[in-house]
Amino acid sequence: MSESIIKFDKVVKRFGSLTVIDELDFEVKRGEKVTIIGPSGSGKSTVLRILMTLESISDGVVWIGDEPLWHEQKNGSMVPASEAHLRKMRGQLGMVFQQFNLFPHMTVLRNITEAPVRVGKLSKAEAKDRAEELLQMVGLSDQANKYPHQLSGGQQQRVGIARALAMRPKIMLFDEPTSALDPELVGEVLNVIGQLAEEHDLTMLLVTHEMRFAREVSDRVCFFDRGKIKEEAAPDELFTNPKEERTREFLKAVLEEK
Ligand SMILES: Nc1ncnc2c1ncn2[C@@H]1O[C@H](COP(=O)(O)OP(=O)(O)OP(=O)(O)O)[C@@H](O)[C@H]1O
Repeated sequence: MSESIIKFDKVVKRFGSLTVIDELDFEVKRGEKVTIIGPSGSGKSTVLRILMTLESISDGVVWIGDEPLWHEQKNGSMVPASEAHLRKMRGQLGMVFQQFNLFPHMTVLRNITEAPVRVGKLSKAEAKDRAEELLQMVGLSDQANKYPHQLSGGQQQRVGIARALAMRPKIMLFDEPTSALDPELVGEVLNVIGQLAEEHDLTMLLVTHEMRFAREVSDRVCFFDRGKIKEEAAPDELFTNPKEERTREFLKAVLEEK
């Protein structure tokens, strides 16, 4: 078994008196593609936001490889991470959001080159070469000089994927990347993510409501309920033979919705 690249060790996240993540133990192996499914409010997005350092934790430890994410090890004990540590750790992850979040006043090309030039210290020429390669990969080579509002939602989301990949992350996080799209645009985005999963040894963690896609793309599916993993299994097993009553109810409800 290969080593884990993400590890949640008894992680708790509270918002006031509401416990959103409840002593969660969760591991992802290097190169693994893992999908998180579950009811609204079960904490799925929070897991991704904690990993992207957008949300802090209340208790427990999150590990990225052999380093703690929200802590630093000093003289043998764990202390809260400094901003510099968080920044360094965040560089290993890329995230694609539900609402694209592109910079509206920048062209597609500039959206993709901005972070590699400013944060990654690439030259403008190197960043442009990398952006052009990525635009080709997501099928948008001819849109480089457009602005986000001139693109369809599906195209914007493909730019979002290229932008996240431009920093060469080890781990890609996808937070319901198709849920803001019109149904006819969902396929083009899922195709790009599927291709990425197939052709690269990136570690991928996805939150999605697209059950068929989850089944196709993942090595493992985790069903979340109230801040914990209620059940996890290979997709064929989880979708055809769920063990837990709660998983069965959820799958029945979402599959009937379609
Ligand atoms: N910043 C916040 N302040 C207070 N409560 C929050 C905050 N962010 C999330 N929550 C609450 O935490 C719970 C889990 O939210 P989260 O977005 O992780 O759920 P989810 O499983 O991704 O749901 P969905 O499928 O609807 O996106 C919800 O009850 C939500 O209202």
